[in-house]
Amino acid sequence: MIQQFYPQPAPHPYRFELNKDMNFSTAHFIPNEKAGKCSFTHGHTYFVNLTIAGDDLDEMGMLVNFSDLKKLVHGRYDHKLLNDFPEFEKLPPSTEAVAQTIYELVANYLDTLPNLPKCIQVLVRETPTSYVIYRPRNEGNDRHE
Ligand SMILES: Nc1nc2c(c(=O)[nH]1)N=C([C@H](O)[C@H](O)COP(=O)(O)OP(=O)(O)OP(=O)(O)O)CN2
Ligand SMILES: [Zn+2]
Repeated sequence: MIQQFYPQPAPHPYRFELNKDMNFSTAHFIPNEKAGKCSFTHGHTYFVNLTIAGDDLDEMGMLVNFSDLKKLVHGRYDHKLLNDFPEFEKLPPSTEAVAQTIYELVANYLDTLPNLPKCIQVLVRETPTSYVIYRPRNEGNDRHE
């Protein structure tokens, strides 16, 4: 276990709930003078917890493969500069924006799976004292296209 506590998602009707923890090491900056020291490029080891829920399992007996979730998020952002990604061109990579962006990445992937699991919560911890939880409003219908 790499975290001592896990904030609970809102109650949901699904039979299965899966959680995947991961870390990735990444640099970012907030391109705004008001961000103070955060406007300079600096790095974090981000901690991410994904909560996925659903009623149906795939042919391997899985809601979604833990390894595929790691490849999707860690594979994209580990040892990179977040500001270089198109998803952070208009929206600076604050912890809030990182959490929402990871939600959209994961939710779009889950939509391709025949058993249609849902991402119901994304927790992103940027520092030992700061974290954000993103929860979609209604089954992902508030996603940016
Ligand atoms: N709402 C947000 N506030 C801040 C963000 C953010 O993404 N969303 N980001 C930063 C900085 O990027 C910084 O990396 C993290 O800030 P902070 O928690 O203040 O870091 P400290 O280590 O200085 O905090 P301590 O309280 O001393 O532990 C700033 N704000
Ligand atoms: Zn930072």
